[in-house]
Amino acid sequence: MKIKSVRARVFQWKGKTVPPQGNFCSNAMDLVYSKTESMSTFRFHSWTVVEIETDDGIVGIGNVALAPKIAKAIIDEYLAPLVVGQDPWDYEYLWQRMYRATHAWGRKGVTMAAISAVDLAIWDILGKSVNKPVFKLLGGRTKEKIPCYYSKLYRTDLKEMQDEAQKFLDQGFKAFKMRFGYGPAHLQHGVQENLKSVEAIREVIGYDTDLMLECYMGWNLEYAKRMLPKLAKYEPRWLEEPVIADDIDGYAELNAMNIIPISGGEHEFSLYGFKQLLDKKAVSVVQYDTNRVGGITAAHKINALCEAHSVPVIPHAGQMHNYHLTMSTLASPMAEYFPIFDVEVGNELFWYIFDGEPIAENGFLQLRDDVPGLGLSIKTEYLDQFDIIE
Ligand SMILES: O=C(O)[C@H](O)[C@H](O)[C@@H](O)CO
Ligand SMILES: [Mg+2]
Repeated sequence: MKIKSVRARVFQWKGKTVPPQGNFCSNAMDLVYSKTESMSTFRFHSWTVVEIETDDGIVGIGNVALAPKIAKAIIDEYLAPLVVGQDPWDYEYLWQRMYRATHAWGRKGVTMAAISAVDLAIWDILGKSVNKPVFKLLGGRTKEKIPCYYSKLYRTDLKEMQDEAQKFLDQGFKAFKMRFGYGPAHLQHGVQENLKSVEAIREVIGYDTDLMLECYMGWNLEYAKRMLPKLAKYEPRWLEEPVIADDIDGYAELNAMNIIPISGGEHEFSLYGFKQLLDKKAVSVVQYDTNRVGGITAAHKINALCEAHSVPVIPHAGQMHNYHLTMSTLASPMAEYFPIFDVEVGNELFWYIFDGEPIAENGFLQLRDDVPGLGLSIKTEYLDQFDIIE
C-alpha cells in the first residue's frame, strides 16, 4: 500500500456564534495590558481537516485545530511531499521524516500540530486497512467504557453556572471542569470572585463528584501560590495550567507544594517535552492533545512514559483522536468531554465538522469494536455553514 495524495482543507465557520463573554476564562493574555477584551485572542472558529488517500482507495482523516491555516501551509509545503509514495505502515519512519525535516524550526507548536494531523490520518488508514479500530492497534480495550468529565462551566453569572452544573449532574456526569475568570490583573476582587465561583459549583455538585479547575495559563507563580491554600478546602482533583507552558519550574514548584495536583500538557509537544515535564515532576496529570503533541505515534510513546512514572494521562479536549489513546492504556483513566453547544469558543466546533464522535451517556463514552480506524467521517449537515479553503 502506498500514500497517493494528501489533502488539507481549512473549515472556516461562518455560522451563528455565541458572542464573547468577558472573563469567561483566565488566559495568558490577561497579564498583558490590552484595550480589547483579552478573550478575543482566544476564539478559534476554524479547523483543518487532512484526508490522505492510498493507492488502493483507503482515505484516512486527520485534524488540527491549532493555527489551522498555518498548519495547512506546513502540510502542503513540507509534510505532504515527505509522505506521498510511502507505505503508511512505516509510520514511525514517516513520523521521523516529518519531525526531523522540520526540526530546525518546528519542534514545538503548530508544526507538531501539523505533523499530528498527518499522523492521525495515517493511523486511520492503518485501522481501516485491517478493519480494526485504532485502539486495537495500540493495546486494545482496557476499559468496558471510558469515564469522562464534563468540560465547560466558563465563568459567567454564578447562577447560570450553577444551573449548567445541575443540568449535567442530572445527566449523570460525575466529574466537572470549570474555568476561573480572574487572575493577577484583577487583584483581590478577582481572588474573591474566583473563590465564589468554586464555592457555587461545589454547592451544586457536592463532594462525591470530581471538580477540576482551569486557569488556561492566566495566572503567575506568585498568584498561584497564594490561591492554592485558599482553594484546598474545595478538594479539586487538579488545578490546570496555572502558569504559561514555558514556566516548567513554576509548575514544578506548585506541584511540589502538594496542596492541589497540578495538571498540564495541552501546550507541550513531543516525547521529549513530556520527558522534561515528568523528570521535573512538573505535573501530576498529563494532558497532551493527540492532534497537537505529534499524533498517535508520539502519544502512544508518551502513554508508556507516563505509565513508568505512574502519572495519569487525561488528554486535552476529548474527541476521537484522544479517546483511542485513553481506551488503549490503563495509564489513562478518563477523558475530557465537551458536549454539543452552539459555536462559541471553538472547543465545540468539531461536532459540526465530523460524524462519529461518541455522545456521553451517564458520564461514560463508548468506542465500538466494529468501527475501523478512528471512526470519523466528514459531516455534510453543516457544510454550508463553513467556508472551505482548499
Ligand atoms: O482544557 C481545556 O479544555 C482547554 O484549556 C480549553 O480548550 C480552553 O478552552 C479553556 O477552556
Ligand atoms: Mg486546559
